Amino acid sequence: FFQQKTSSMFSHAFPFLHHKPVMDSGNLSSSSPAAALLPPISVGNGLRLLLDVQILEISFALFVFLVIHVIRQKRRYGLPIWPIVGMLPALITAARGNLYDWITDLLRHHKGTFQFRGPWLTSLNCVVTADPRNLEHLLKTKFSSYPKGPFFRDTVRDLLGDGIFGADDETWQRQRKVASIEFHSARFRQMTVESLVELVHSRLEAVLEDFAGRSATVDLQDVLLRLTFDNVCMIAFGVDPGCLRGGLPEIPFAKAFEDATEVTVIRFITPTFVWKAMRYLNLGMEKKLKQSIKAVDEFADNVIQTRKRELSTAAQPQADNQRSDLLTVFMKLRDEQGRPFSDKFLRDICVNFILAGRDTSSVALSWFFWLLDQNPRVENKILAEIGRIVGEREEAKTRELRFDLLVFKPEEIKKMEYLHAAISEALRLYPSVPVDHKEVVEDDVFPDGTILKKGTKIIYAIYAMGRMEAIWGKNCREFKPERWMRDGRFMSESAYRFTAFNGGPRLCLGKDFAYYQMKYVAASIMSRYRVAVVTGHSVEPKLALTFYMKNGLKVNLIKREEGQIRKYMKLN
Ligand code: HEM
Repeated sequence: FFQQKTSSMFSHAFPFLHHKPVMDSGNLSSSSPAAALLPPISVGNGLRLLLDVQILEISFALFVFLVIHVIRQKRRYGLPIWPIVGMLPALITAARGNLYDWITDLLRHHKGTFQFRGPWLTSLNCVVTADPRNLEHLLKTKFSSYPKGPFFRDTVRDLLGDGIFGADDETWQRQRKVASIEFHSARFRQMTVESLVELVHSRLEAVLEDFAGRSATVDLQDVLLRLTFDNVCMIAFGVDPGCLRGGLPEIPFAKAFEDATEVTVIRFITPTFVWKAMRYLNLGMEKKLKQSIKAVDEFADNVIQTRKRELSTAAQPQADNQRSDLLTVFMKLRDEQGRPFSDKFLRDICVNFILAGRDTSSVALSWFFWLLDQNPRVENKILAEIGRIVGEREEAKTRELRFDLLVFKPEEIKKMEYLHAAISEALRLYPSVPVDHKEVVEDDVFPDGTILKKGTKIIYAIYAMGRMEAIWGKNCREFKPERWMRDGRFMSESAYRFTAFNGGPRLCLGKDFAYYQMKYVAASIMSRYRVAVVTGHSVEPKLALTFYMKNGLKVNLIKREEGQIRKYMKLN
């Protein structure tokens, strides 16, 4: 049908291709006088010409068919679906701009859930959702039907081993239980408080003072990434790698960790058989991954062996008992058979916690400072809150309080509810983990009616959720910390609407610590400096699992005058 149809279309459009040749004793020729000037056409040539015309017609027919098919698919799915490559061309085009905004628009168009069709043989086929009902279903109600899954585990196993991030079932439960007890212990809280005081006042202050003193531009994101990397290593391994030392040195362990994470992320968009073949042949990115993991392992092994020696030395039992880093805690535990955990398992636990806590708070703080720069009203309100809280100190009443020397107390940080709201608001708009992933292990149906086959991959679009009018109302794109406040107190939101920290049994284990850390760092910087983003600095997200700013956050630090702070104190 198509061939007939296009054949007649063709003869109208290109009549010269359809002239009827006349047979003449072995030679094909036209009877027209003009044709007499043309060289005679042999039977072979004539047939070839006919064949060429047929091929052209078929190709054209196929092309028309393809275009109609793609237009129909676009109407049905919101995106063109091409043979073999599926929706990939649209995804690649979108990735050149802001991919997350593109996903948000698609989800809005599809009322919260759509199906992405990837190229053949890749792992890009998935259901993408931003519907809180579906989130509650997969993160809590039917938690066991939506594990991380074998695809995720297989992809991350070289770097993360059997650690909490990729683990499911008992392996996950065991680590979650022990770490959860530890994270809620008074000992752990004390360690986090002390480690932050040390990092902020002995390291961060000196680095910032150096840049401010020289009126030099600083990449605040880089500085914050160094701070949280050092901090999480103190918590996981009980050692400080020193990324935030003067001169901001490159630390081989930190670099190896970053490289290993970046290559692991690339695996997610590479066909599995391709990266596995490259790993087998030790080529390209897989070679780099192997080298980086080796460096991470060497560092971990060194720390583990040193700690083992420390623990076995009877001379310091008191000091060792007081250590509350995760490595020491897990080293003292025994498995079901009463045996100590293997060095490999200890390494996996620590590496996973470093991954979970290394960049999430620092990128959140970077977006927070960028938003503050554009919203001086919010900045003033936070300063007023800080002023009011430290103004309650005894010393504030009796003598001059030096804001440039302030060391906040844990109970003061807890009282900073508007700051808590402002950080939550920054995370709503710029969640540190913009999309997350699950796999369906048995056929199921989402509360919104989406049918899910076993093995389907689910992407929940946390960034898009923060921009859904259906969840946050018409002003969802505005930075408005007040939406979190009721009668002057911070009001939390359901984890299935505000999913920046995940939800259900796999809720972020470091959430309370992360808030404490972010509030402490933000209040310490804000009370000393005004953070002014360099005019014209382009802020855009980087395509990675964590929501980094692609070009960092270039700022100038302007020292606050003592009188300026007093003004804020008087406001209350
Ligand atoms: C702003 C800061 C943070 C944000 C937005 C955040 C967000 C998240 C998210 C979305 C997950 C779920 C990931 C997944 O399962 O795929 C998660 C899990 C986790 N987070 Fe955080 N996180 C933050 C800080 C931290 C910190 C500082 C630590 C530790 C020191 C930490 C430890 C963990 C752990 C251990 C898990 C795994 C929980 C499990 O699977 O049971 N997080 N976090």
